[in-house]
Amino acid sequence: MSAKYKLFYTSNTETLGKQVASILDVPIGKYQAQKFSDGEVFVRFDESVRGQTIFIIAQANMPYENLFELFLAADAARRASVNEIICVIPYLPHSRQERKDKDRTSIASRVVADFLQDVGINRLITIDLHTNSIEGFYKIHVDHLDTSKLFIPHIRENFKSNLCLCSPDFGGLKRIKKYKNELNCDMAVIHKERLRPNQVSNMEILGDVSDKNVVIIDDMVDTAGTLCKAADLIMQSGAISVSAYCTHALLSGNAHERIQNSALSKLYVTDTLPNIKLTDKIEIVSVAPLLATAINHINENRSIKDYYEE
Ligand SMILES: Nc1ncnc2c1ncn2[C@@H]1O[C@H](COP(=O)(O)O)[C@@H](O)[C@H]1O
Ligand SMILES: O=P(O)(O)OC[C@H]1O[C@H](OP(=O)(O)OP(=O)(O)O)[C@H](O)[C@@H]1O
Ligand SMILES: [Mg+2]
Ligand SMILES: [Mg+2]
Repeated sequence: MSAKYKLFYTSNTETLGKQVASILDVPIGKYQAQKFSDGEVFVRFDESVRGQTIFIIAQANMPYENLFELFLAADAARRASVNEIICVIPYLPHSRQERKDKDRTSIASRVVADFLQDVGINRLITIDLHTNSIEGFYKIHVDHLDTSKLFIPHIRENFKSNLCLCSPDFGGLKRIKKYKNELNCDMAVIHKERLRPNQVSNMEILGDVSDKNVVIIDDMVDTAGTLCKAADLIMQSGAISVSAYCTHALLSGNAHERIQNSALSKLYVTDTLPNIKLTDKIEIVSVAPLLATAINHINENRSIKDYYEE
């Protein structure tokens, strides 16, 4: 079926945007974003979107100008009489503030959801949300893709014996149960404690990782505190090796240095975020095929679930 839509990407999404367009074999829509001297952003569609369905792929990670550019792009499209705006935001920012865990805080995930809907987006495609409850902040349809379709064959190929999957905290427990069912292997989970944001104070492994090739699965690696503390603890507990698959590579602060100095053999991340600095330990598994499939299925009015069952 030929494309009944136009594809655009925001200004910091060029690499991923071009890969998705190339897989789909569709042209990239003409669009520009510029910054005025004072730092404010200006966007314009340089071709008509009247009556069209448009997909906008946006790596809307920090700084905020990336997210704000997307708000402006959606607003511009709506004011140009677009029919439908489908935003592809592979890493949804502010996903870790999805509830008031303390008095007098905001629920930032909800604010992002409200803004996106207020500027007129009609549908959202995203990947590996920190928690599924974020879907409930949206009245519009959310296609929540998960990277198991990419990671599971990769794990099968690279870890053929003594495999034990490990979640580095309870938030990832459901995720590794799914992987365990598919890969038919052992699993462990770590009880993680944080006394303050961005710092892990204590970890305890629940399960036996001795004489295992342990693979940690997580939704994101930010400061890499969780990942590296878990990896070191796993090796101290008698594992043969420890590697990891983390979808969103935020890699802030001294994450690279931590990873390099940790017991981790390999870290596989995706390109949901741009400009990931690769090292001998870090490799990318691209989400471009996953996004292209989702766009294709939506264009053909087919269920995305079909893809996971293929
Ligand atoms: N972007 C963020 N970086 C670090 N920590 C964050 C961020 N956004 C929210 N948080 C805090 O993370 C915890 C999450 O609580 P869990 O029970 O571990 O899910 C919370 O204190 C947020 O303020
Ligand atoms: O690289 P880091 O800076 O350590 O951050 C990444 C970790 O933080 C988040 O978990 P969180 O602490 O929210 O726990 P949860 O998954 O149990 O909610 C996320 O799911 C990662 O596990
Ligand atoms: Mg959390
Ligand atoms: Mg976690």
